Amino acid sequence: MISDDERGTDRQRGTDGRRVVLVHAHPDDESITTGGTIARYAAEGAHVTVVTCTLGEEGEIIPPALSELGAWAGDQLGGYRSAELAAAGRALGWTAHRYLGGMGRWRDSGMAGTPSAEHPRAFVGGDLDQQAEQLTAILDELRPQVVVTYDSHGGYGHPDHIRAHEITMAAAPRAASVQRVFHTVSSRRAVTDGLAALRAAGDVGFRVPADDELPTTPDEAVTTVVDIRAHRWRKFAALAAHETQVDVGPDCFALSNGIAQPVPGAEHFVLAHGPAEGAETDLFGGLR
Ligand SMILES: CC(=O)N[C@H]1[C@@H](O[C@@H]2[C@H](O)[C@H](O)[C@@H](O)[C@H](O)[C@H]2O)O[C@H](CO)[C@@H](O)[C@@H]1O
Ligand SMILES: [Zn+2]
Repeated sequence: MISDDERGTDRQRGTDGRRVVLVHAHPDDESITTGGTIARYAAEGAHVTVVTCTLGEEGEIIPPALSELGAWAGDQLGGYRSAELAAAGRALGWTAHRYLGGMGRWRDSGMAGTPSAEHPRAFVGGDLDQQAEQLTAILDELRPQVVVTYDSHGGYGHPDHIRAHEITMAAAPRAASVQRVFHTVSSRRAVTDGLAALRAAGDVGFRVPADDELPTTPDEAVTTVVDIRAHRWRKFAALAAHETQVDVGPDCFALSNGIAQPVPGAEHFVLAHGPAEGAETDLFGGLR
């Protein structure tokens, strides 16, 4: 329920009473998976907050000139990526940003099986309940009706993504304002169609993968399709802001692995908690 008082307070703040919090693991995930949705709801007047759980300290680095920032060298990548994240926020127009536990509290754990998971501040090594309480405090402060995170596999299995899912699913029930929780997913049909278009376009500067190389969700499991076509340009600007992690190509992007990923005109979600009626094309649809 979005009460009149809440709407009134939000109107004073310049937003329309709708409030969403999106919980992501690393700087870049917010733009890659939900950049269009962030841009759309922010442009429409909703209060949009992104929570980022780590600074992405263990990331690879695409531009050779920046390689000495890496964890294996100067170990300055986290700070640099926080600036990339701020630039992405300006491109998408979100209302607010929070780092879980404060900036630098939790460190990027690295890909599964890497030693960086043993770092004393590694996100996956932290106390899950403490991290969930940190997120609950943010939710109690911001009072969103809607929360977004990854599915139980973290989208593609990254340990930090899985932990972000776990703490969000633990925190959301503790926050009285939350009516819906969604998982961001990649639509199998949208990815397949996007890859076919990239193959037809010829050389896009990256390797175009086979359909089954990218993690996707069967479309019969998708509950919510958010049209982001009018805001897709903002998503590309935000992706470009994450220059250490993302290369933007013609109608696509690639991470440091050089594998082309399409950018569909919609972003897709699975409703994990809350009323389904009205949620088909709008995260807030049907909520009073
Ligand atoms: C999108 C995402 O979650 N990126 C993570 C990921 O980065 C990938 C990782 O370095 C992998 O080895 C590369 O092949 C791939 O191209 C990268 O996107 O893991 C990083 C380390 O935890 C993390 O910093 C990055 O944000
Ligand atoms: Zn990530």
